[in-house]
Amino acid sequence: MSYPDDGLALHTDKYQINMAHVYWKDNMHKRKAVFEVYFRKIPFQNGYAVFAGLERVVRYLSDFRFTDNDLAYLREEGYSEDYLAYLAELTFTGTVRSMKEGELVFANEPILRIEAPLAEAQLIETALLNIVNFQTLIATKASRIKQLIGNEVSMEFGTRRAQEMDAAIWGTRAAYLAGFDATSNVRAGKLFGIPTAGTHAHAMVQAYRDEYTAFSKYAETHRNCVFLVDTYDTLKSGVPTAIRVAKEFGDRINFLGIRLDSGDLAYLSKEARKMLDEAGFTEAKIYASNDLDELTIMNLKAQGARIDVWGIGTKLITAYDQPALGAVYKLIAIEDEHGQMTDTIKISSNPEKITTPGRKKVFRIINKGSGKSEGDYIVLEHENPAQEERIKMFHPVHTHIAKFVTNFEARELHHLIFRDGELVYELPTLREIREFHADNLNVLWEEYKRLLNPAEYPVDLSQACWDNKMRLIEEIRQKVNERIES
Ligand SMILES: Nc1ncnc2c1ncn2[C@@H]1O[C@H](COP(=O)(O)OP(=O)(O)OP(=O)(O)O)[C@@H](O)[C@H]1O
Ligand SMILES: O=P(O)(O)OC[C@H]1O[C@H](OP(=O)(O)OP(=O)(O)O)[C@H](O)[C@@H]1O
Ligand SMILES: O=C(O)c1cccnc1
Repeated sequence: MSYPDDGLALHTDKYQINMAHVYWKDNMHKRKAVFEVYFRKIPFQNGYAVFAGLERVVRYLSDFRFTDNDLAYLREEGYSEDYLAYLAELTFTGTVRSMKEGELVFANEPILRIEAPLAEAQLIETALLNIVNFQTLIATKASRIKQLIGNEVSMEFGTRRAQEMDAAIWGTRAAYLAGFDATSNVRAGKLFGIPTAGTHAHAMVQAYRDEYTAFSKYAETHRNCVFLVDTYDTLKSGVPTAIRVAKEFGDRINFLGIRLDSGDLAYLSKEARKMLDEAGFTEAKIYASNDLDELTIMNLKAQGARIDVWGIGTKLITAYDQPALGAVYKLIAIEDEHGQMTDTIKISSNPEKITTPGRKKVFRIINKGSGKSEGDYIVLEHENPAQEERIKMFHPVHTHIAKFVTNFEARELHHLIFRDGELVYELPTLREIREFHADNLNVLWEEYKRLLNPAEYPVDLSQACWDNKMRLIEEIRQKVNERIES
């Protein structure tokens, strides 16, 4: 590599740098632009998604600048000296509102809102989406799996199969904030304070050639012991040997249990449970791993598997059944040549892809009687449903589906993160985020949390927001028609 990788500003698509170049040349670059991040479909056919990524977004925006090496590289790519001189001075000077990490988020609602000089807002799009798309995807997958696991222990084991190192690290953080209990990744433990845990691999048994020696040597070195019992024959050799070593070492070790990693995990766990209980190790836990995901876990539970600790790797960290979340970054308002903000819209032949113009806020409407959410309510910036007695919530496509809500608490989901480039938000600890996520799940009715065919959670527009959208669609239609006629 000819240039050191000493900054993240170039972690963007080339077209962003080219568009910023156009804006700068045309003296448009400082016009205030408002972009929103949202996705159109909840992943895994889940009933909700879990927002993650804000901490890294904050770090990225705080450090945003083009290094000398970045500029030297861009010079080599043919960008002009005067444009490079402009880029050299750039830092992020915008205002950001965002949901908190761990927040439950639904399709088509703004997760983050960026108001910044047009060129800056454009340059940061790619990195923001890269961060939010991946971390939100993994947090959602983890929360979904955790719904099934309940109070049993879940461990994130995916590093070896993750899409490279960054994904392993930020993915395990996402899994932890969404309810996982521990990770096998030691660096994630150091960086984020996630509890680390682990057993041992088949290699250790193979290295000593027999299970008895391997387990004994492990027990001589480590007080906390979980023995992997499936290297040769789980029930004939692995489990009896684990019991023998546990008995021999007695109080000198803390025999936590055994791990199953192949074969019929339902049958083997039931048999192993009997053997451990008969030997007096009723407190010993049965760990299981091997390509687990929510489907296999649900099946294993239905078969009465006696598994206490679930080790989940590949299918979680790679979001195996849906490897991408389609969050987008859309321009919703821009300053015109007279300094006035004008709402913008993108019209598509696919109605779901028509953007909702204008600066918006999102409220969770919580019924004070039940403590449960009635849905989310998207309003224009100037509106405040918290001051209203009664609101009308209607489906944004099938508008006849409507309800009036009274006796509610309107909880605003956006928080101010940066004001004019200054970080004004105190990042919560990871544990606080995890608790916040668990509390959020409590306000959701069970119908939205079930794994299979969850009910569709209402995400509605206020009347003013809806009217504004319709007005803009009409305006654009008229303009297009006038152009066709002329
Ligand atoms: N009782 C069960 N019901 C449903 N799925 C199970 C059950 N037991 C295991 N599985 C899952 O079936 C898949 C394949 O298991 P299998 O027994 O083929 O392991 P394996 O891949 O042969 O083991 P190895 O790791 O030695 O290759 C895994 O995803 C595992 O989690
Ligand atoms: O199955 P996962 O959900 O990804 O969980 C992590 C897997 O990693 C280890 O396997 P290893 O890399 O040794 O491969 P193998 O057990 O499949 O042979 C471990 O024994 C688990 O099976
Ligand atoms: O500690 C374990 O058992 C472990 C860690 C990573 C992957 N598979 C298993």
